[in-house]
Amino acid sequence: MGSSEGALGGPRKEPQIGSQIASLQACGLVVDVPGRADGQPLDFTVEKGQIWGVLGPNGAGKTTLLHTLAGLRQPRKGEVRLGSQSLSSLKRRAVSQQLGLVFQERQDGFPATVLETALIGRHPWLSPWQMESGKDLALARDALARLDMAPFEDRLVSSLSGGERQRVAIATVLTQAPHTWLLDEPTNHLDLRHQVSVLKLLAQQASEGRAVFMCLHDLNLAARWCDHLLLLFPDGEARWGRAGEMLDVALLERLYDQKLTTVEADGAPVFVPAR
Ligand SMILES: Nc1ncnc2c1ncn2[C@@H]1O[C@H](COP(=O)(O)OP(=O)(O)OP(=O)(O)O)[C@@H](O)[C@H]1O
Repeated sequence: MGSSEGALGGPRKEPQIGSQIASLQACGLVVDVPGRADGQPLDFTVEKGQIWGVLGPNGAGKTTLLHTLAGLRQPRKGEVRLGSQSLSSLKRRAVSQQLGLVFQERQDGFPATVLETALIGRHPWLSPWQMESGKDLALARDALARLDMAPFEDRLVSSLSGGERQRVAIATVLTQAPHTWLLDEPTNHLDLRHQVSVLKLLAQQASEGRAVFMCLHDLNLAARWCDHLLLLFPDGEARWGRAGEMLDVALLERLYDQKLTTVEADGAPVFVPAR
């Protein structure tokens, strides 16, 4: 995508893949999980084209980490960087052109339709008070169609089911077109077909040069779709690396404090909790 004319006439910055990608990095990062000792500092880079999964039991700090990477929480130690710059030195607008966040829980602050909500994704790319253009509308409608939400565009978000709301949240970030997607349980509330179609969409985003970093509770979806995994233990221990190295049964059993049985399907391991 190149630059184009904004609705108010000025040149408009558009999302670009490639030269402007700034990789998200955790540098000696200790997330501030209340009441927990520092644990192990995190040092990793989410490179373009990669799909990262964050695994760990309830309360391990997955959401806290995601919010810290998005700049919504201060780290206890270390820093988050976007390329060569510290996240804390960047303006919020610049950050939101690079990072898109799909929250686990969201409140509908004021009544908005599905289309109005998806259009919020364009805000990082518009000047203050600049109206959305026909191109912005087209991007939002295209994103809604890719999440099977086109027929709902005039519905109030508050009237949607949990899975429909989740698809609108993902369509909003698709409209935003960030370089790096941060997602907290993106398959929450989704039926099986939509789980797979959302993961396919994320895989496509990565194959186009973006990056994906998501918390998942479903170990098997992570095993199937992620090329890198970060394992967060409740005491602050962490392991990260290529998925093949992290999908070690003994390690995963220790992570979840749960015995597992492994079978193979379609060339990928499937982990079943032992009774
Ligand atoms: N504002 C807060 N005050 C006190 N404790 C908090 C606060 N926010 C988070 N915590 C605690 O920090 C820990 C990590 O929370 P977090 O939501 O990051 O976990 P999680 O790994 O995402 O869990 P889940 O799998 O249940 O979503 C939890 O024990 C949580 O209770």
